[in-house]
Amino acid sequence: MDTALTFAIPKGRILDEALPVMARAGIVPEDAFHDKANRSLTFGTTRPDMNLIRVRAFDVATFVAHGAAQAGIVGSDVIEEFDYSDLYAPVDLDIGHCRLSLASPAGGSVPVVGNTHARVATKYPNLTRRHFEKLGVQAECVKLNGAMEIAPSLGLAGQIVDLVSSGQTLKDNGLVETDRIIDISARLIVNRAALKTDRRVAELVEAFRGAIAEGAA
Ligand SMILES: Nc1ncnc2c1ncn2[C@@H]1O[C@H](COP(=O)(O)OP(=O)(O)OP(=O)(O)O)[C@@H](O)[C@H]1O
Ligand SMILES: O=P(O)(O)OC[C@H]1O[C@H](OP(=O)(O)OP(=O)(O)O)[C@H](O)[C@@H]1O
Repeated sequence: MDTALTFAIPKGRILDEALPVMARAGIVPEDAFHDKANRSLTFGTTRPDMNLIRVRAFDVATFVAHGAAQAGIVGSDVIEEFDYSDLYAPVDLDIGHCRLSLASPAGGSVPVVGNTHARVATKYPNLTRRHFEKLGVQAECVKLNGAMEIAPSLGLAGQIVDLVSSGQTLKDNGLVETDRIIDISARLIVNRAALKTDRRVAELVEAFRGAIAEGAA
């Protein structure tokens, strides 16, 4: 029998939306996966040849890019931030919709066009620098892993780049969206080498394509 495939999924908010899509693609976690008291990070599935690992969103891309997992689900924000050449994202799962935006304090002075430098708090330094480069501005990024929204009021940075969905978090923290950088949704990702060498990975891609078509029908 072939060695087991490892499928990586993020612990965070995409998970609830991802499980029905995965089920339509034939991946159903074992019962222990839903037991909150279970501290295991690896779970079996109803497929004897597939295990799930539940890791942080950014780490899903790292596991798959290095071939430690052959496939997974992650937001396109993470894919674009890392830009790993070994990752292929063949299926848009039409879940986890949000956007990456620039925001600054409401009522504050709008960053002046012609400025050559900006200090920005973000979890996405690469996407932030790329965005500002297009505007001819050098971005100095302060890397945070969450709660970016409090950085401007504490003087850590003048602006933030963060995920926005309803806009409520920005509003509740006195910020306004000043630019929309990218639209985001969750994707199926696969390791390119595994796709070439293991037919089960190609079959998985087709199963997810079918699951999306079925969900849209
Ligand atoms: N407000 C949102 N609405 C919709 N999708 C979102 C939203 N925030 C994040 N996402 C998507 O969910 C993914 C995981 O986000 P989530 O906030 O669960 O991770 P996190 O808990 O911040 O990350 P980590 O796992 O590193 O702690 C993001 O990469 C993005 O694609
Ligand atoms: O526009 P909204 O609907 O308010 O959503 C935006 C918020 O959602 C995400 O955070 P999350 O709730 O995942 O918490 P986190 O700070 O732990 O990432 C994101 O980082 C924003 O803070």
